[in-house]
Amino acid sequence: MVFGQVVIGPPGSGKTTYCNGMSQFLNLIGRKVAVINLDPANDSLPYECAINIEDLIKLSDVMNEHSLGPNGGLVYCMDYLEKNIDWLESKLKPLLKDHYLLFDFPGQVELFFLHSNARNVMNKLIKKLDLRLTAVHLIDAHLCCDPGKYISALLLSLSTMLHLELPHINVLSKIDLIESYGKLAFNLDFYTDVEDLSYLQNHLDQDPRSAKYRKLTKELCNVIEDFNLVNFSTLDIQDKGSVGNLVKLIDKSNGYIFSSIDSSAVEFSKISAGPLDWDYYRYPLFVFMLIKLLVWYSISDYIF
Ligand SMILES: Nc1nc2c(ncn2[C@@H]2O[C@H](COP(=O)(O)OP(=O)(O)OP(=O)(O)O)[C@@H](O)[C@H]2O)c(=O)[nH]1
Repeated sequence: MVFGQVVIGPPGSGKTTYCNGMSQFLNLIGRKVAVINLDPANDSLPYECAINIEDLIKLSDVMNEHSLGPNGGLVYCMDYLEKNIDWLESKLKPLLKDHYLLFDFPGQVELFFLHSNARNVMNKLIKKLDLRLTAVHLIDAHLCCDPGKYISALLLSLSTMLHLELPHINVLSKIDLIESYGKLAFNLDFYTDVEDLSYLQNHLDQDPRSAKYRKLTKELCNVIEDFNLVNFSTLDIQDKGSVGNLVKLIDKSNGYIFSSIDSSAVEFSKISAGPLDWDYYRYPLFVFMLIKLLVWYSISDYIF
């Protein structure tokens, strides 16, 4: 069984930075990671990618040949990828033995709640190659600063979850920057837990510009609450603790945590009901501290 993540989210939400940071973290805890770039508009990649869609199709070529803009071009590229899924399959096969997979997707959100190409690509790979994938949906945390934008983010997250039908984790990315956008109207928990949106409506009602849309906003909030599916984790990609917590959640959602245990029902239930908090990065951290100590002792011989 092969495990991995499908990394999606609006433009600039931090997908490429996430793939880079996440692959480094996973390497640190002993996993062999392959990053697969499926964004044909990703010019400069900060990570070393195992497979690059640019080897199959280039966005600039598509735009020139078919007189398409960047959005139409990307839909074309996804369509082309679906038709040439054998190419991706053959590139993935050598990695399946021992790699954890990170798929870096384009930021055009309509690919994930409207068009079916990207979903079909993932579904075909899941079925043919027996993959266990979790969708990690990044949403820039600054959207919490504006009630209207936050409701849009909730709707986007909900429609993406319903469209992709994968184990799914929504993440408020760049959480380290949230205070720089001003004071939030409510505690951060309010935005992550998505429990009672009526407070948000009251807050919106104070804005004369949104009075016209009061009824629409209320109905949209009702839809989100009725489904009761959306909540958020938070992430600061530069903070190991934050990345570690997210890894635990993802491992629980796609079943990675079960992969190394014997198939005893008792063991399965113990882990699935247990807390998320288990020793992921303590071991590498311990080795790191030990190395630091040894280096310090060898240097101190010279100094003193
Ligand atoms: N402070 C902070 N900045 C971040 C974080 N994650 C990403 N960024 C920054 O956000 C910007 C956009 O990140 P990208 O990784 O290019 O975003 P993307 O979603 O891949 O963008 P597109 O490829 O355009 O869809 C970059 O300047 C990153 O350095 C984070 O956790 N904290």
